[in-house]
Amino acid sequence: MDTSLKKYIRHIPDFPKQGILFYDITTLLKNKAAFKKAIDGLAKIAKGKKIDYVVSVESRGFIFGAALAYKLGAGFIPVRKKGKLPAETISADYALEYGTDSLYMHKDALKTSSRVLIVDDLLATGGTAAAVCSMARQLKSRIAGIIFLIELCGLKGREKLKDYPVYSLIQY
Ligand SMILES: O=P(O)(O)OC[C@H]1O[C@H](OP(=O)(O)OP(=O)(O)O)[C@H](O)[C@@H]1O
Ligand SMILES: Nc1ncnc2[nH]cnc12
Repeated sequence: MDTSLKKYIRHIPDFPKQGILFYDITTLLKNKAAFKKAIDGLAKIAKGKKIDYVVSVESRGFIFGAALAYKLGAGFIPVRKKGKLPAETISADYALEYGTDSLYMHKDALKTSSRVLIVDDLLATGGTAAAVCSMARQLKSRIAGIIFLIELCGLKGREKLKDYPVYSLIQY
């Protein structure tokens, strides 16, 4: 765990709903040394995994996923919310810490047997990442790992993702 990055993450009580403690990464992103350290830390975890594609979820996931794909020399696949992807899609419904929604991926996004790394900013209940895994599996890719900047351990999201290697840089 990289405890030195914790001081850049701001905690906002009761956002977006009463009773949720929100872990705000904007305070980390605006600090050039902290942002670099975060991306370098994630890249170190991913090193040697022979990743063909990084798959990330709109919108905070894109920030880390795109930077990591660039560093790994991998392709980047966006997972988006309803009505955003222009070609034929597959979808998965999911619940997260503060709501429910659906996620979409292009049907031709991943090649069969390609090695995929799923990247997101934060693991809470694991609902979002589990939905991405189910789509990646539908497209017959191989999930080499799931990487998060932040893991909220008390919400046990890891248990929903127990079939895959799960990594996080910062734990609460
Ligand atoms: O583990 P879970 O309980 O599923 O929660 C984690 C997800 O929640 C947040 O996304 P959010 O849906 O708030 O969207 P955003 O990135 O657009 O802010 C976060 O970026 C993760 O994707
Ligand atoms: N507590 C939380 N803080 C920030 N993002 C989240 N996504 C799901 N739960 C969250």
